[in-house]
Amino acid sequence: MKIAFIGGGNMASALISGLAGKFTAGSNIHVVDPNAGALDKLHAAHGVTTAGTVDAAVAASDVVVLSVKPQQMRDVAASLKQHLRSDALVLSIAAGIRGADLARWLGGHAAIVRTMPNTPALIGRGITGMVAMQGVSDAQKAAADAIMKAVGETVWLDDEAMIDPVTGVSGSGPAYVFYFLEAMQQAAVELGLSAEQGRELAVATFAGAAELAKRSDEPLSVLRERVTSKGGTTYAALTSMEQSGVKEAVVNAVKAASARGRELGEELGRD
Ligand SMILES: NC(=O)C1=CN([C@@H]2O[C@H](COP(=O)(O)OP(=O)(O)OC[C@H]3O[C@@H](n4cnc5c(N)ncnc54)[C@H](OP(=O)(O)O)[C@@H]3O)[C@@H](O)[C@H]2O)C=CC1
Ligand SMILES: O=C(O)[C@@H]1CCC=N1
Repeated sequence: MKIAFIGGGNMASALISGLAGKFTAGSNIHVVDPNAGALDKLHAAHGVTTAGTVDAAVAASDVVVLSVKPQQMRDVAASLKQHLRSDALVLSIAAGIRGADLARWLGGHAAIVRTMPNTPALIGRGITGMVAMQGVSDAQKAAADAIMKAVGETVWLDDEAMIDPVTGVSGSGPAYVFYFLEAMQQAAVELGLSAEQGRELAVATFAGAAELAKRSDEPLSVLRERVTSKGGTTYAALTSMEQSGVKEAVVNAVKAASARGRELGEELGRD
C-alpha cells in the first residue's frame, strides 16, 4: 500500500514514525511539505520519499493523508484534486474540516474518512476517532482502520458531529496531560525535589494510573476512592482541587476544544 502525506508537520511525523518500518516500508510512504528541513529529517529517520509540492508519487498513492493545518486545507485540496486517483482513499486528520466541504474542494471525491488521531501514535499508543463519509467502500474502511490501528486504537463514530468531542477529549488530550504533568513537576520542585525527580515521579504516576484504569472494569471514581484514605493526604489534595474548581475547569476546557473544532469547520467551510 502506497501512502502519501500532504503536510509533514507534528502529527504527520508522529503517524509516520508509528507506521514506517512497521505497517509498511518507509519507501512506500511519500511526504509532501514545503519545508525542506522537515522533509530531510523524515527521510533520514524513516527512508520516506519526499517532495515540496504535490507530484506524480501522490497520484500513484492508494491512500492520501491530508495532514496540513485546517486553514491550509482548502488550498491544498484545490492543488490536489487533479492529481488524485478516483479510487484513492483520502484520510483527513484536520480538526474541524467537514467531510462534505473537503469532498467539494476535491471536486466531488467520494472516498473520504475523517480521523482525529493523537500524538502518542508516535509510540504506537495513539487513539483515533474515525468516521467514514458516504462513498467509502468496506475495503477502504478496513484499510483506514488498519492504518490507524498500526499506531494505536481506533474508535469508529456513526455521526460526523462527534469528531469535535473526540478532538476535545483525545485529539487535544495529550496536551492536557503534559500540562498536568508540568504542574506536578512544578509542585515537586517547590517542595524541594529536583526537576528530574519531579518528572520521574509525575510521569510514572500518570502512566501507572492510566494503565491501571485501562486494565480495570471498575468506575474511575472507585479507583480514585481507593487512593483516598479518610482524613489522609489524598483527601487533602482532592479537597483543595474541588475548592479550586479543577474538575469544572477541565470539563470546560474539553468543551472549549470541541467547540473550537465545530467553529473551525463552520468558519473554514464557508464559501
Ligand atoms: N498536532 C496534533 O497533536 C494533532 C493535529 N491534528 C491535525 O493535524 C493537522 C496538522 O497539524 P500539525 O501537525 O500540528 O500542524 P503542523 O503545522 O505541524 O503541520 C502542517 C504542515 O503542513 C505544511 N504545509 C503547509 N502548506 C502545505 C501544502 N500546501 N502542502 C503540503 N504541506 C503544507 C506546513 O508547513 P508550514 O508550517 O510552512 O505552513 C506544516 O509543515 C491539523 O489539521 C490538525 O488539526 C490532529 C490531531 C492531533
Ligand atoms: O490543536 C489543534 O488544533 C490540533 C487538533 C487536535 C490537536 N491538535
